[in-house]
Amino acid sequence: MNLNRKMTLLFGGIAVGTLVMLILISLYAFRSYSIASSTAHVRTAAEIVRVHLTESMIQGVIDKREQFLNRLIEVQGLRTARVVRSTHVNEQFGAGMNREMNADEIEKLVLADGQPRYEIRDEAGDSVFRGTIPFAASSRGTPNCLQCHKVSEGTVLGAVTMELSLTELKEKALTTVTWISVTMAMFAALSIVLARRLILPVGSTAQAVERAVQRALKGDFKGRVEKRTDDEIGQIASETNNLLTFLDDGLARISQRVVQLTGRTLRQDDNQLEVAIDMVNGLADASSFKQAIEEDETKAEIFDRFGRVLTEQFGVREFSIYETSGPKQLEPFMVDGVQGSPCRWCDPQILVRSDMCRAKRSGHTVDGLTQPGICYAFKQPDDTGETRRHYCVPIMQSGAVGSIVQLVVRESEAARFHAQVPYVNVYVREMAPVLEAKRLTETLRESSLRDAMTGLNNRRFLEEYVDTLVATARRRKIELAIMVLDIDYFKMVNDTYGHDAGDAVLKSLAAVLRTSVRASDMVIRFGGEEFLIVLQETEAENALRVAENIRATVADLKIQVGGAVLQKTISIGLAMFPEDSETFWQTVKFADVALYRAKDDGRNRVVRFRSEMWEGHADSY
Ligand SMILES: Nc1nc2c(ncn2[C@@H]2O[C@H](COP(=O)(O)OP(=O)(O)OP(=O)(O)O)[C@@H](O)[C@H]2O)c(=O)[nH]1
Repeated sequence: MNLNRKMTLLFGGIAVGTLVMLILISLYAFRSYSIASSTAHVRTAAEIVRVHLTESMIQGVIDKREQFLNRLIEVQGLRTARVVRSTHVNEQFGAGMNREMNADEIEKLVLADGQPRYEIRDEAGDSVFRGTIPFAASSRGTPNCLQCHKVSEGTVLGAVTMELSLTELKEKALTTVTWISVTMAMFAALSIVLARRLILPVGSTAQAVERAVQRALKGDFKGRVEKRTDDEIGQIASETNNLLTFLDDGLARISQRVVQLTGRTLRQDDNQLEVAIDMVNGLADASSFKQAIEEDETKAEIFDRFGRVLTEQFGVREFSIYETSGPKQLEPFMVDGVQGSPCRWCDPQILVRSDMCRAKRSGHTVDGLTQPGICYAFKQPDDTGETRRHYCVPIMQSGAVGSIVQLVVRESEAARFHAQVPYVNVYVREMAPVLEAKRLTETLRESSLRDAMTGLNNRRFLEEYVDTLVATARRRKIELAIMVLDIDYFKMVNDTYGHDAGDAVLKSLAAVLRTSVRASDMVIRFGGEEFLIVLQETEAENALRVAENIRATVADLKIQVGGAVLQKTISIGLAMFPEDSETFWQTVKFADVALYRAKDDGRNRVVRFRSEMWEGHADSY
């Protein structure tokens, strides 16, 4: 029920209640007044009758008393009047007129106890007031009762009964009450009309504010409240409008910014506020994600975290992350959340002909959600049941496509997921520079651990890797063979053919070393023209054979330098870990000692470390 209705009902209720009370009080007052005035009237008339009867007795004209009563009726406006006699009077003066002898019930009571009786009764539509007043014998005044009556003081001699019609009085009372009621009703109606006029702006402003708030709750702050008055109600309307304008402008500015950031387009029927909150939340989540991945160490950790976001936040469990691994190659880095899984959602041909991948070829997003069939390379496996749709986003790195994120959803969920796509894009956008930074860091780190000229790992790499190497060897209880080798008379090459020729010799030697050992073995440029080889899981005897093989291969190697062909030999020192020493670096030292022995013994040879080489000579190393 609105305010206007409530006010009308309240005022109406008060008015009707007041009116009813007024009528009741008026009627009661009129009744009391009627009874009081009629009683006084009857008492006065009774006293006149008593005086007249007393005087008539004294003057001996008591027989004329009937005429007197008739005249009294005319003069006093009485309806009836009659006198009844008590037995005392009858006994002294004999029976009176018939009418005076037949007392009714009320008159008998009055004659018996000397108390007056009054009553009001309805008689054929007429309201009649009846009073029966006793005449008690009194010695007061002259003449008085006891002059004729032989009775004692106070004896009831008779009673007079008179009736008055109250109809006229009643009609006047009703007319008066009616006028009062009509006046009151008009006054009340006027009050209600005025109150409604006063309340109307309050009610309609409240309704307008409610409507505007309802629209605001749906994210629409364009509702306005009409200002109807200049008082506090008008003030409420103005302030509400100011607030709505402020919120509308604020929301528009926020929406504009977040729309720019998310790339999400707003629809007319969207709840603008909820969408804005949604977008801000999405951006905040993406920002937290970015902070987290910045602290991740490797690209694998980043993609792993992104995979969890896809699953937990966007409900996408089927997806691929591809990486470019060559000019025309792609490599599936993660498929459906598992790293290293084979390609599942695309034709495997894209792995060797990456241009088949539309996202890789174009460098643009490929929206298979709204355009199914846009990419011929997308295919779903036979075991997946419901048809799938895809959405592929290329991640640009150093101006080219570095990775591709492929999201796969069921056809029935494509529309729902399409609304989420802007947020996925925000994540991808946040991830791209971090991936780029990680790639650069990894490249830098890679280069700091690698010798640029020969492409072999350097001494720093060995220093970083040695703990893992030793721990693995101890755990697997395997032996490591350590060879330190050096080109014989290398200085002569530089001196005779120049530094470039020396470099060429070093590169050729590095290539021979790399191909002479297993992939799991380590070839390191240890410094200058000195190299170090770690053979894993190799006993001393086999290691010696490998070393001898390397020595012989190098000795046979013909290196083309400018117009000349060079042939160089190498010397190799071999020591075994942990056979020769419990510490890795000590074993390296022992291999170095053996190398020196090989040089001393005439070069172009392999020397296995023996403990006596160290004893007594430790100081010279
Ligand atoms: N061209 C070139 N020369 C290098 C490089 N690193 C070290 N050298 C040279 O390698 C030579 C090493 O000479 P030495 O250590 O005296 O020994 P050697 O001439 O090989 O004789 P022995 O080792 O005793 O057989 C020095 O002349 C260094 O300048 C490099 O990267 N390129």
